[in-house]
Amino acid sequence: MKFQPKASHFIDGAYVEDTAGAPIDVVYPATGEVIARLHSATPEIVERALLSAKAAQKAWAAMTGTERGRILRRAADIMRERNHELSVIETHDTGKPIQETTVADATSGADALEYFGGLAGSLTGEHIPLAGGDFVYTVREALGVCVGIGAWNYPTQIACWKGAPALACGNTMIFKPSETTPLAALQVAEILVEAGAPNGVYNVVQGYGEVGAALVTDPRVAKVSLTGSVPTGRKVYAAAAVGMKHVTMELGGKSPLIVFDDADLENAVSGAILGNFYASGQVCSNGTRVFVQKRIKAAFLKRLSERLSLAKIGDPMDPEVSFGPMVSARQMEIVKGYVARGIAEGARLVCGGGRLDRPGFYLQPTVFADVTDGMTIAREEIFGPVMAVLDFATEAEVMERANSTEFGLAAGVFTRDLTRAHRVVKAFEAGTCYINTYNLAPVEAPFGGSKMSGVGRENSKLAINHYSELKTVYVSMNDVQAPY
Ligand SMILES: NC(=O)c1ccc[n+]([C@@H]2O[C@H](COP(=O)([O-])OP(=O)(O)OC[C@H]3O[C@@H](n4cnc5c(N)ncnc54)[C@H](O)[C@@H]3O)[C@@H](O)[C@H]2O)c1
Ligand SMILES: C[N+](C)(C)CCCC=O
Repeated sequence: MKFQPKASHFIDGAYVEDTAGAPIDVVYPATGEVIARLHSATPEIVERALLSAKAAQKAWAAMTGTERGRILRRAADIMRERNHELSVIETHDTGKPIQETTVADATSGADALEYFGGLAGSLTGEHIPLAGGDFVYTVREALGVCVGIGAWNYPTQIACWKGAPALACGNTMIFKPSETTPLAALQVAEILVEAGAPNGVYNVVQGYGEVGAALVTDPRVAKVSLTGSVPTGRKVYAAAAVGMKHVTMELGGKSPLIVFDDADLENAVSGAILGNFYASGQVCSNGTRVFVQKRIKAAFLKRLSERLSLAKIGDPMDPEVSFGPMVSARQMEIVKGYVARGIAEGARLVCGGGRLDRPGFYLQPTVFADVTDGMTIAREEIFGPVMAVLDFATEAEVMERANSTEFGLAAGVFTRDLTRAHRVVKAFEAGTCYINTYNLAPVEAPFGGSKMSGVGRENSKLAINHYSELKTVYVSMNDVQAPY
């Protein structure tokens, strides 16, 4: 098979196989063809990964941050050199167009490795002076073995966004990719070893939910970082709480994107396209509830339809193609179900709505207008190329409606009135906000959600706090005063 890796798992610096594990077929979403067959980790494989990660951790943490950082930065360089090869794998794993994967996946992973590699040498505690010459100093320490669990929409990026800060702080990692897209993380593990990471520092085990659950509940694991849906997040967070483990939860969303009538229309349409149709709409932070002020609604919908007609849908390996298939037949069926609900509940289908008559899991970019807040397509995360356009009249009204959701991942506003933009952003109940753009996630900026969309942040200096803890050391410079 065309993309068959050497083996399913990567443990202790080498590929490892155990065909006793349940099969995982990797399907190329553009054709439905099986391109690799892997196996879910057996309990023996999980145990090997845990033993290896545990054994490697102390020595890895004992290296200087500068030494660890050098390895991460070398890995970043290798990823950039191999960007094309890695992008081809990402496209076959996910179905995302090569035009997208070339600029958004291995490159984003390399950014994380480079950024956290750069920070690794400067991780410190602090000195706190106290009365009488006493003082406290704090020591920043690694947590131990960290588990990363990935979703299927950004397999390379997620493997690096979790691995890079974990390793920079002196932790080791066991990463379990989504069973839908298991290929990319193996490349990340190989590259880290090539860059000089000692065996056992970054391991990959494949598997379904139960493999993730076995890792989360193991007492040797100090931290769990999940990217996935809210229902999975609830389970993983609860299981981690039993062992009082650290967690990062990057979960789903139903984010609002508000377009005021003074907005630059062309930019607002571009933002709405980026926030709904990139990766065929399979992006956690997508602004899928697009609130458009009534006066410009007709113009917005007209221009949006014109622009969507320019999308080039087709073979994701064609560099001209800008819109590819959904990741799986299952996800396509889920999204088709939402389209049918939208129609049944009275939303107006402006464009799209159908499956393309070709092999693979292709749905048209779909826009609904006249959507109201109670409709299913305005309340639930669809995770596909379906935009819901809702009308609004006033700022006060739209803010109330925008925040009226259990989710709080992202939110955006388009307006030329910057005073209003900052007022709106202050009122948003969301972790990641945008003014006059959408869905950018540079490594220097914290990324993550509020409310049901998550706990903690990825990227930026803040991620260091989520992968390390401080030891407090009180130093007395005086005699000890005891009462008797
Ligand atoms: N906030 C973010 O950064 C972000 C990024 C990408 C995707 N997502 C979200 O991910 C979802 C789509 O991805 P998905 O369908 O792969 O999500 P999912 O929740 O079905 O699965 C996510 C991962 O969790 C594993 N898993 C399932 N049950 C588990 C359990 N009991 N214990 C441990 N692990 C378990 C799966 O095998 C998979 O690797 C969407 O809701 C999307 O919004 C969020
Ligand atoms: C970089 N993006 C496009 C904001 C995606 C982050 C991960 C969400 O699915």
